[in-house]
Amino acid sequence: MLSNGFHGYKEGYETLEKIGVTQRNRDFFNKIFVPVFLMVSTPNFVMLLWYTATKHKGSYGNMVHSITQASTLDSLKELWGDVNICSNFALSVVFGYCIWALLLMKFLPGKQVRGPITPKGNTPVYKDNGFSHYVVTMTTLFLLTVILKTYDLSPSVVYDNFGDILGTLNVLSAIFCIFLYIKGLYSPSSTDCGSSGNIIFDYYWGTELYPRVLGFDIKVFTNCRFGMTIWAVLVYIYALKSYELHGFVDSMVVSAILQLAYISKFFWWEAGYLSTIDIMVDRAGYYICWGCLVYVPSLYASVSLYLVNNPVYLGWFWSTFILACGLLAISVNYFADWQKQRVRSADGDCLIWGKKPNIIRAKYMLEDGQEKESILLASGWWGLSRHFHYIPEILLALFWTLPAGFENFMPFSYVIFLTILLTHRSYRDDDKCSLKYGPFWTDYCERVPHRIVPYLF
Ligand SMILES: NC(=O)C1=CN([C@@H]2O[C@H](COP(=O)(O)OP(=O)(O)OC[C@H]3O[C@@H](n4cnc5c(N)ncnc54)[C@H](OP(=O)(O)O)[C@@H]3O)[C@@H](O)[C@H]2O)C=CC1
Ligand SMILES: CC(C)CCC[C@@H](C)[C@H]1CC[C@H]2C3=CC=C4C[C@@H](O)CC[C@]4(C)[C@H]3CC[C@]12C
Repeated sequence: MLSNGFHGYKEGYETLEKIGVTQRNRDFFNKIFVPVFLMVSTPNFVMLLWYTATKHKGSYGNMVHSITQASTLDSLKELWGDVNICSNFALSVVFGYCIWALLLMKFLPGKQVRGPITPKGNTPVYKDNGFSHYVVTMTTLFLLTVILKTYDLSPSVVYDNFGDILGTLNVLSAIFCIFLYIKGLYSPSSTDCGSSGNIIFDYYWGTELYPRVLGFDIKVFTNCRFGMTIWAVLVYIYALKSYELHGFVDSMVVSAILQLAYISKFFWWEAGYLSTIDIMVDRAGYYICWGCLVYVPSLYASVSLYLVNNPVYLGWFWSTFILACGLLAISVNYFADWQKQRVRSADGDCLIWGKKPNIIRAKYMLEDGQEKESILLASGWWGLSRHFHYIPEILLALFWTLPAGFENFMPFSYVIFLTILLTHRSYRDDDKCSLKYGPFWTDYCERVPHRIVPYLF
């Protein structure tokens, strides 16, 4: 039919051909080039971060100078060669923590929460015990520090062996993603699964939306109970190491307080996280699972890692000022997430910033044709721009980075990554919502025309 329509018109035929070529190029770029690039670069990048912070005092310049003296192979050897992958200590730490987190996940009480309905019409159910998991873990870590001290030992041994632990995590997580890939193809936990027909993309993106193993939800484990908790544990351990090396260093304390406050807020709101694109859209593959198992512990905690060998003294004024700005940013981010949840749980019958909310009752359809309705909030923080909450998220990351000062670029790696990630995410989320809500999303975009920065972008 198409070719009939276009055969007589050379121009039209060429256009179709061009569209086909463009599509193939785009598919190659998105489904092969980007995944391969990320899967080759990110494991090396996390090792480089650790190597730069611990062996080159956090200077990318020194690190680059050192590794460019040798051939690429020798540089890779220098990067990976010093670490003892799967050492007994690293294996005990990694598996020991996994067993701990799984036991807490199973036995800590929590009420059942229902996740958002999936495109295939499934409604995953979770146990909401993330906050208690976090409190129990951090309290136990603190008690362990006190007990170990009586034997002249310290949890900061994790910092001393972090190269081995990171190398081990890198390898084990990549193997775990192979397991997830195969499981999704041959033994999926729900109908939200399938293959794209491209093995590279399937490994990178995943083959299942909500995999469960022995009753454990994999994404809740990797994203929340592993990635986010290990981030907090590392911030604590790096602060402890800094204290052992230099005594009280205010920049380390300010940065650690802000990161721990943010992570505590995350666990307080964990049930809300289950309605974000990480859980609703992203499958359990390299991107999310390897990302949360390796990338988060490495990059997200990197400011504290940097500060261990680069103590900065801020003084009371800057410490208080940065702390206050950071806490304000956390509150704005939290209340933006809260407003969205509140208006939905109250079915629009609530006050937002003291007024009746401006809402859109948006209809959408599941894959089986069932019609559903949801609420889009167009006032409060969600009336300023469509992703206003990303601004305090980025500012907060900047506030916990500023204590590291401007001597080196390395501590700014996370905030730069986050700005790119969130800008890209705002496009992904708009595409997802536009596809889901069609004209209702267009209506929202007309009411709230700016994507992230009001009046600018
Ligand atoms: N540090 C980090 O690496 C990152 C942190 N974050 C943080 O995580 C939190 C969650 O962010 P994110 O995952 O991006 O998700 P959002 O909180 O932006 O949620 C996106 C979803 O919310 C719904 N939604 C969108 N607009 C509206 C609206 N106006 N009213 C009601 N519902 C709406 C849509 O889902 P539906 O289908 O339900 O309508 C949309 O897919 C934020 O605090 C963010 O800052 C996010 C990414 C990375
Ligand atoms: C190529 C990959 C290595 C990139 C991996 C990226 C992922 C690790 C991150 C992508 C989205 C991130 C997150 C989203 C939302 C979150 C809620 C927030 O309150 C806390 C952080 C986080 C869980 C965050 C964690 C890392 C990502 C999953």
